[in-house]
Amino acid sequence: GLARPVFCPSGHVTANSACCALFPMVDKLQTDLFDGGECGEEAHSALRLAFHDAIGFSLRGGKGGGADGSILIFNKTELTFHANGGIDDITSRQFPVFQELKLSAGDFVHLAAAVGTANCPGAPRLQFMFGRPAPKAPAPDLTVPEPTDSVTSILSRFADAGFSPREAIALLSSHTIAAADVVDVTIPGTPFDSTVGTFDTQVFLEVLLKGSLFPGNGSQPGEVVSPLHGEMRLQSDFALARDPRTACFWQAMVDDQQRMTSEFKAAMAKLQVLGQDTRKLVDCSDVVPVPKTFTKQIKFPATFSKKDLQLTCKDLPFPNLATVAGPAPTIPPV
Ligand code: HEM
Ligand SMILES: [Ca+2]
Repeated sequence: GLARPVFCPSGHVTANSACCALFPMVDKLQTDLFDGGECGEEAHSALRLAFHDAIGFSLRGGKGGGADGSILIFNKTELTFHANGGIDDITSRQFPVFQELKLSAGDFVHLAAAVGTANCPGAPRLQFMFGRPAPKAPAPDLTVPEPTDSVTSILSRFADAGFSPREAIALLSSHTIAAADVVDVTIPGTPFDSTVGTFDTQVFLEVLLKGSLFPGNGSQPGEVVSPLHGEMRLQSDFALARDPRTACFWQAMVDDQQRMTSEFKAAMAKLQVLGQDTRKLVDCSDVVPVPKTFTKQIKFPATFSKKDLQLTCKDLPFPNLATVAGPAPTIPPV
């Protein structure tokens, strides 16, 4: 039958008494890792870390244990992989907090990602499954897609881990709260959209704009021209937004916060238990803070409009969006 709610000593309510221990840990993550609950660099990086950890997995086996925290425990190995450039910042920030909490590495990495993401207004409240065993071994190299990879290679890597092209685009909603430190090392903290602190659909719009400039030291591997000063555009995002296999999934997100958050939530729920026996995990999603909602209508950045779009999806009309007033913005680093 239906489980009755459990009242924890901390005063919180949850569906399962095993989850009670997590509420104080969530508080500790917020204080010690996320500057008291911010959607800042640590929150963004915690989400990226969860991806790089979990995608070390193949349906056919032999590519790592998936969402097991191996990236934290076997960081000496996994951080040498090219695709994990810049990840050392967040693993060294997380490690001391991890050592204080009595959680497995996998539970730690994936709880931190859920809590960090919840700090971003507009984000869905991600699922959290509790009880991952300790990781057994590092993931091998070449499981994490790179911005220099072709669409074919990216989609086949996602398919190998169990994700459809539509789910791959849903996961890329994460780039709405993302910035690059190492794509161009002369401009660390360069955001992928103009609202890096908000889990909105802005990134899906801005990646469809015609690019014209490099924000830093010219062209870097994996980087293509961006529409805005101070904004970074990945070659992979550019290509996925225009490729016939994914362009309509990409465009459908532009003006649909509800679609983006529900598809992202579903794909993340899959990602965060890759390689795990879910029958042995307890659903502790009710320890994840409830994110602030985002209800504003997104807009073209100032000076941009429909005429600046590069659209390849023939099946969908493009929504009518207003343009922010004023001169073209320069996006500040985070
Ligand atoms: C085609 C697949 C993907 C590619 C090629 C890719 C590539 C990148 C690159 C190059 C960066 C910047 C790293 C740096 O210079 O510091 C980045 C940042 C980021 N990525 Fe991805 N990514 C992909 C998919 C994902 C997915 C599926 C997620 C999460 C579910 C994710 C979450 C993030 C986040 C949150 C950041 C920002 C980290 C921060 O601001 O500290 N990415 N990604
Ligand atoms: Ca955003």
